[in-house]
Amino acid sequence: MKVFNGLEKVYSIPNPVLTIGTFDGVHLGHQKILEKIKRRAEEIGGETVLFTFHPHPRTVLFPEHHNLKLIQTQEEKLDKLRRIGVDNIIVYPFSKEFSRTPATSFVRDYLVNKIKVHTIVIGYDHQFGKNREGSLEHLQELAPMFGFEVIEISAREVDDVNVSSTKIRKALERGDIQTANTFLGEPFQLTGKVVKGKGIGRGIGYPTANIEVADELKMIPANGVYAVRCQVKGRIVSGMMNIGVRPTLDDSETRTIEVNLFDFREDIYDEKILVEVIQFLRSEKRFESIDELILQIQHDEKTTRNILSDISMELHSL
Ligand SMILES: Cc1cc2nc3c(=O)[nH]c(=O)nc-3n(C[C@H](O)[C@H](O)[C@H](O)COP(=O)(O)O)c2cc1C
Ligand SMILES: Nc1ncnc2c1ncn2[C@@H]1O[C@H](COP(=O)(O)OP(=O)(O)O)[C@@H](O)[C@H]1O
Repeated sequence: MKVFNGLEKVYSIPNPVLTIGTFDGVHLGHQKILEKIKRRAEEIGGETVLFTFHPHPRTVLFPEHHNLKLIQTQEEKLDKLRRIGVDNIIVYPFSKEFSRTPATSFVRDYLVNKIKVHTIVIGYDHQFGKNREGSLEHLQELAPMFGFEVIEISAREVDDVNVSSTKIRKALERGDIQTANTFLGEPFQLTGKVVKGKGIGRGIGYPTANIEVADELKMIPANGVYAVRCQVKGRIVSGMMNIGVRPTLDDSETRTIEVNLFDFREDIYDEKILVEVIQFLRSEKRFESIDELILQIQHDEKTTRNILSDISMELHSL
């Protein structure tokens, strides 16, 4: 997969079959569009192209109150697109100035003159360009003039999958990992760096790698305990994750993400860790004593081991 930042280095993509969008989550609906561009590219001996924007348009247009949380960081998105097998990704730097580009100029200057697009695949209700004046109908009008094809993704096709990034975000907010994972077509992921915590974990027999997620836009699921699978130091390790404020230990409001890895005993401070969230176990609780917390964590471990041994490993992306 080739990733282009901007358009300067884009040249001679053979018969580009292109779609446009943010594609947060690269969920089943997005995957359907990607399959469609893949099929068309195969038919005409062309290559697939996803034209996407970074930073997310809403953070640029409404920097103060975008209120946006994203299912994926840019890196996670590119990884998933690579796994799915898109040929070319154009990551266009979104700016206020760019947002004022009229739809017709965008199509003529970017898609036609620069990319030499062969086919544009677009949802029946997709809008783009200044004042969102670009639409399916608009593209269909421009097509004969500029010599490209337009393929519509119908309302029925969209309704059939009945998936949206908003639905996935809402599911994650209530800890409904099952729904999120079903819509994503694979487990929700978190990536970060292992940082120092308070050093209490080791003392209670459950060391926990504290994960610092650098991207402040990344959506973190609801507080609670989850069965997870992690990739760390090139290995895949099962474990359990706690997200929350650890009310048994202190009264701070700081939210932490920590993972206890099973059958693992290594120093992994500063290592990069990827977490696949498999299942929600329970909400975070305040216990009367550390001993009660330990009993509960022992129980969580049993439950998690059972869950993970039942799950077919091929289903996952790692
Ligand atoms: C599987 C698991 C479940 C946890 N559940 C809770 C909980 O319900 N309530 C709580 O206060 N802390 C909970 N914790 C957090 C522990 O208090 C925390 O892991 C421990 O204090 C280690 O902190 P440290 O990494 O800063 O040393 C849980 C931790 C794990 C690994
Ligand atoms: N099984 C394990 N799961 C998680 N971390 C482990 C494990 N074994 C060793 N470690 C190491 O121990 C650290 C966590 O120990 P802990 O006592 O909880 O300290 P801290 O509060 O600094 O996170 C991890 O960051 C990692 O480097």
